[in-house]
Amino acid sequence: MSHSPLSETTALSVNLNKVATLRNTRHLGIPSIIRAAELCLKAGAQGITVHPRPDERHIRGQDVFELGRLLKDWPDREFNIEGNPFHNLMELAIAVKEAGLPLHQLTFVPDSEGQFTSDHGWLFPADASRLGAVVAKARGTGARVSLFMDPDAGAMPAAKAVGADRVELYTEPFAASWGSSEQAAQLARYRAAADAAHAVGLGVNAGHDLNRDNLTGFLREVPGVNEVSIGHALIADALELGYAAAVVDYLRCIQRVRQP
Ligand SMILES: CC(=O)[C@@H](O)[C@H](O)COP(=O)(O)O
Ligand SMILES: NCC(=O)COP(=O)(O)O
Repeated sequence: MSHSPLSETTALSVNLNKVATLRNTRHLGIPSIIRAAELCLKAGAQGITVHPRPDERHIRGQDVFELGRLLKDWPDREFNIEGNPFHNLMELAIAVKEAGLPLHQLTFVPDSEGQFTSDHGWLFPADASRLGAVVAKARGTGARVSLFMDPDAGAMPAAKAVGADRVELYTEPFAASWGSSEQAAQLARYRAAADAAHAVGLGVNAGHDLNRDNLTGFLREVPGVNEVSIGHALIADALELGYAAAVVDYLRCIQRVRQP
């Protein structure tokens, strides 16, 4: 299936971490990450995102390779791997490329090992010198490099200077403000950050706690977002939207007992 170029529309990359969280509570392989990815791609998602954390609490190294093999059959979709380049990310990225698998984007996230979830972006100038070398190494894999960033307009030139192609604006503070008196002020911060990123030639992604309530409002107020990566809320919605069909099917299985 073809999709509009990123310059024309915001791409949706589905983050499958939470499918793996559920899968990892048994040794049965369900729900399947690959099946979830296929269903998302068939439904029109323009990409798949995973964040293989060092503790493998959800996405495991093997999932990354299996997803890469799947995405080979979907050449117009994107594979985005998130993580800390000073932990496990670069090793995985290089192995994926060496295996001849697609890898379109590496999103660098400054999480500590074992962190509950991502909760801040890179800090400039503090992180600048160590990021420069690893951004260059990552671009050597052919992948685009995106830096997870707080919505700080003043930091965008420094993100560009270390060689990033894009920034991913960390949207949890916006999401937390949604519907409150802080919403307009938060949106103004994100708009200013996106404008500053564009002004220095960076592409703009966004993610964290985006959902069906806040997504349209965000994209209306923050123009030119190339991609949103959405996991937690989308997977939760997928469960709820699917409950009725699942129950009906299980009832059918029970009723089949009475059929010859
Ligand atoms: C980088 C980012 O924004 C995160 O949303 C992250 O991918 C979520 O990770 P968890 O699914 O482990 O909370
Ligand atoms: N980069 C953000 C992401 O992939 C998903 O974040 P969330 O929707 O799980 O909060």
